[in-house]
Amino acid sequence: MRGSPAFLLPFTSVAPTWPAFFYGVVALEVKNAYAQRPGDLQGYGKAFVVSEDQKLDWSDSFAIRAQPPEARHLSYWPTHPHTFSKTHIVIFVASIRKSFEDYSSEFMQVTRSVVTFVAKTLHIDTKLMEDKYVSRVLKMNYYHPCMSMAEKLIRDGRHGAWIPVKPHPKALLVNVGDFLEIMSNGTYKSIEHRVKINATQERLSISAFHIPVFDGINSPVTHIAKDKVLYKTMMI
Ligand SMILES: O=C(O)CCC(=O)C(=O)O
Ligand SMILES: [Fe+2]
Repeated sequence: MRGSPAFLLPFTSVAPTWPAFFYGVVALEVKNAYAQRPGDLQGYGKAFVVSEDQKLDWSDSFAIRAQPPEARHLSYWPTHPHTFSKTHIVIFVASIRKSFEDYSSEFMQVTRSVVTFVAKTLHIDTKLMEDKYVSRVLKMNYYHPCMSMAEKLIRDGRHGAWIPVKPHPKALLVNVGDFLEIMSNGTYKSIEHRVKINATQERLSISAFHIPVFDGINSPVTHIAKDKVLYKTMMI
């Protein structure tokens, strides 16, 4: 999505607080107080670590469930100023929790625009998607520099090759996930993606996952799939 400053505005609320969390200003013991707990993807740490032999993501990450508000686990939300190193407290002029809240609620507007747009292209009632897609996970990623190239890559489904995506300073990148692929009966394809890191500069990114409410059902919307239903109905 390109162009509108309104889409870029939310980033300003987290930009002053989040980079500092990763830059070594915050002591590891403090970050570990927000470490992921078994069975949860929220918190500080690496998700999907199932074996000591697997390759780990290069990034340092921190994830929280931010929407709907009643789904928040505030024990994962860093507080200010108590938990940060006293010598660097000046950096955290804004409360980190507040920055999260502001970012997340402003981002809901962006999400609504995206969902409305997608619903229109599928000729389905916007409500149908709004009601399903109500949960939001925010994930901050910090990639240390490394002797490599900086790029975002997506996999070309037809040829299996990785294609570099040049970031546009006035654009948000929207990746399609599996749930939308199923719901749209394959009209939207879930995109495999990965990131290459920079040789000399760290990379910071914020992913906003817009996901269906848990304990729900996801299935191809009937009128889209009238010729052939390509996906099974699944519980989330
Ligand atoms: O750093 C990026 O641009 C990608 C992040 C991402 O894909 C993720 O957090 O799942
Ligand atoms: Fe991703």
